[in-house]
Amino acid sequence: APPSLDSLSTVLNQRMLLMKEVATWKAEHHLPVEDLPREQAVLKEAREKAAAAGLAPQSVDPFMHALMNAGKAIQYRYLADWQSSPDGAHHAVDLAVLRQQIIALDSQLLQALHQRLQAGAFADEDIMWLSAQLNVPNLSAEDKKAVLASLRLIRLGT
Ligand SMILES: O=C(O)C(=O)C[C@]1(C(=O)O)C=C[C@@H](O)C=C1
Repeated sequence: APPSLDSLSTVLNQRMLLMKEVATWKAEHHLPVEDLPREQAVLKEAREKAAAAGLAPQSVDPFMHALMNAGKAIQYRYLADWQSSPDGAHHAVDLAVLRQQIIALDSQLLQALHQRLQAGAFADEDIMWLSAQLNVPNLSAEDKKAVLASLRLIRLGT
């Protein structure tokens, strides 16, 4: 796969892997998984980073929503698993630190997307290749599909 597609898959997996850490913090602090004000902030930041990277800012909205929906679903599945068998005394990473990491990964994602789109639109093989690379625990096939479908809506800026 071309380098931009490689980094796209790596960074997507890293973002989704962080959801286990986010869920650990939330379980320890009795916080709900969904945080809508935070989602607005992530989206706003993503539009700004998209514009700076040379993408059409609003065109990343469905992708960011799909990523956050996948992120919530992954967290809910961990919490459900830990109800029946607790994960042990694993110390939670501070949510503020995790959120900085998420924002940094989003920036990398948008840059890799810009690089990839400069070479042309996603082909079916690219999507199939990415689908095989995305392999984090608790990511459902449906959520993976939604993330991949939303990639095709992202456009270069003018
Ligand atoms: O920051 C959080 O609290 C997260 O759970 C991560 C995240 C995201 O994917 O960026 C996912 C769900 C929340 O509703 C908000 C943001």
